[in-house]
Amino acid sequence: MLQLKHPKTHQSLEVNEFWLRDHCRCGECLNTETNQRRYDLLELPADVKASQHNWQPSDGNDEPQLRVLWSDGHRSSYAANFIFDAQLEQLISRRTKSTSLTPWNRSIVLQNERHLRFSLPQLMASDEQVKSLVASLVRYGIIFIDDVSPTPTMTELALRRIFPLMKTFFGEMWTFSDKKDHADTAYTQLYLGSHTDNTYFCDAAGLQALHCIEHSGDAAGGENFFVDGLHVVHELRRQYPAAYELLTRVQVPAEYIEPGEHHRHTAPLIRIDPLTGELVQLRLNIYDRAVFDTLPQSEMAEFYASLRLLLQLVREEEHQWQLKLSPGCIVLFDNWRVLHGRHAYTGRRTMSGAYVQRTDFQSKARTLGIIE
Ligand SMILES: C[N+](C)(C)CCCC[C@H](N)C(=O)O
Ligand SMILES: O=C(O)CCC(=O)C(=O)O
Repeated sequence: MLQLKHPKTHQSLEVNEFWLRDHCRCGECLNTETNQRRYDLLELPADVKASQHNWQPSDGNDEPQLRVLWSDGHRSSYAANFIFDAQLEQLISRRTKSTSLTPWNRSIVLQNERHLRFSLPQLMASDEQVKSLVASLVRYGIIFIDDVSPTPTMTELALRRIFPLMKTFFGEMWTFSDKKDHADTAYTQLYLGSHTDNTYFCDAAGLQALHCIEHSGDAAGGENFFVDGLHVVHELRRQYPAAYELLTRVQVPAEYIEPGEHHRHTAPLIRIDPLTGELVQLRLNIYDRAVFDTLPQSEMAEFYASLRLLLQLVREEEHQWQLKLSPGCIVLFDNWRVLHGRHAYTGRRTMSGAYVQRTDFQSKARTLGIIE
């Protein structure tokens, strides 16, 4: 280990010498055009040591540089803040601060509704509006784009203004009604309780967009409702810590089966960031669950009791934000956080929408400086 003291802040730090060598920023070790390391890690001597090291005032900016002569003769130079910022404590601090999320129940989200509404003409004209939309999507997990002509084409144009679309066997853009194009309740007029989509994919869509482009004939029902899974998971952790812990651990299989498709994925319903303890993904769809065979029968009672507590919290009246999507308005929500559902309906109801990959959502937010 190498004992270091930041020459300006006087903060002390012990670093593993192999780690430090593995983070050499010189042109021989790092391809600065591709941000890729150039060397084979096994080529670094496992017992590499810093033969000499000292702090140098850096030419140009006022950030001091750590100069190291390694035992194999290699020379490295590191900006002080690069070393001190690339530590676990700083990562946890940045992660818990940077993505300041606003968990919501109905009254909180209604108080903030002005931050959730965007207009397509303004989005098309202003990159700042796009940045505000992405920032609200990160903070609240749901936004609306108004003034969109109720067609699949304009829905696609609106969405592609912000994100690339995720192609699945449902399509890249999809349009659905009560025509049974796929073996799923969404393609009926039936009620759908609060859920997240794609629990049967190893990588569930990060975002989901829905645009009700038509609801006519003897139209009734079909209202949507949304629940903030982040708030619900916080409530579960606060009120029922044992149930919360169980649901972050127990593996729950989900599957989707139709001719030519058989998707299955098994994971906990609640996925937590191991570094911050914060929610990464709520994976909750009671309909798409496969045969549940990942626990011994002796543990089933505790699992179902925990799942029921979670579902009861989801169903709490104050957590439900119910609204009728009208033609012209796209709802876009975080499918790893916000649960959505639909009341049964009559009449001709056509929905258009798309998924966005989680990594594309995060990449956009990161390039806009919204998340780390
Ligand atoms: C959105 N769209 C109608 C295309 C597909 C719906 C898939 C529904 C599936 N039960 C799930 O929850 O993933
Ligand atoms: O029809 C709707 O409004 C929503 C359908 C749904 O929940 C889904 O496709 O996942």
